[in-house]
Amino acid sequence: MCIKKKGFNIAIDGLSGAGKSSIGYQVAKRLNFTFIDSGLFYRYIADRFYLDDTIQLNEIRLFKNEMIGSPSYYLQEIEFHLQEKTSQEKLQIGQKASEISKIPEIRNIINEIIQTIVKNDGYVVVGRDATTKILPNAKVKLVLEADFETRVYRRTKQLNIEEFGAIGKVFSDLLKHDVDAFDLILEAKKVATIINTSDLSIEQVVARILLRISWIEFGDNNMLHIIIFILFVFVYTLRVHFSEKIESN
Ligand SMILES: Nc1ncnc2c1ncn2[C@@H]1O[C@H](COP(=O)(O)OP(=O)(O)OP(=O)(O)O)[C@@H](O)[C@H]1O
Ligand SMILES: Nc1ccn([C@@H]2O[C@H](COP(=O)(O)O)[C@@H](O)[C@H]2O)c(=O)n1
Repeated sequence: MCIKKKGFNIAIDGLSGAGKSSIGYQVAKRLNFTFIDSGLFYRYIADRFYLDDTIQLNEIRLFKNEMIGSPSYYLQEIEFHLQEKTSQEKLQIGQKASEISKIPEIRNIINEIIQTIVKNDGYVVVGRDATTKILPNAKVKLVLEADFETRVYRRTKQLNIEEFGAIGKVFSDLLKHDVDAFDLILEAKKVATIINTSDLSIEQVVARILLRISWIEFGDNNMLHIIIFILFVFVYTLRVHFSEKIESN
């Protein structure tokens, strides 16, 4: 399926572990769209510019200009930089990312960078504010949901965590992220379609999203035909109704 057209972007929000990255990536791949995970920007900036308990805001401002200058280089750099990390490091970076995400200027910088990259159509952007702040004009807006226990299970599996203490850490981290993201997700739910993924596999969620997109596309391309068809049915029903009345009189 290839649905590239002007102004067609997809924004996906959801709490930690709801499946934004895995599902967003698959949807992008299936549609031949470019995938952008806004969480990676927070993680990268936190790991590079939040050192010794100090957030280097000036360096982050300079980084914004650098990244806007060569987006494709940095998109790759961000991915490689974070791929190298161990599970333990990923948890720590996640905590630092969560800290820096509370600073409005950093949120604005990251949103600005992503908006500069997403100038055209054909992007899937995931985050906790993708539908409201990063891509408020996205045509398809979704919020992925999943029960808390399901998300803890998914995250422990994802990080290959088995010891009880480490599972407890995942549990408390997730709870903290949920509290931090509460308002953002509440806003997102006002503008987006909610999909609960607790009892669905990744493939099932992807299929549901693709079906929804096909339906939106169908509506766009065929709206005139649909209106003409409804009018036709309406006029036909009226005719049948009145001819029956005339006959009975
Ligand atoms: N529907 C699903 N069924 C089973 N496993 C899933 C499903 N969705 C996601 N997962 C798995 O759950 C884990 C977390 O998913 P993912 O990283 O996509 O979540 P996320 O919403 O992007 O989280 P974060 O915001 O913390 O990055 C991954 O290992 C992924 O493979
Ligand atoms: N749009 C976003 C994306 C991320 N954050 C914060 O960054 C942390 C790491 O993100 P992951 O999606 O990779 O887990 C996350 O815990 C958030 O605190 C954000 O605020 N907005």
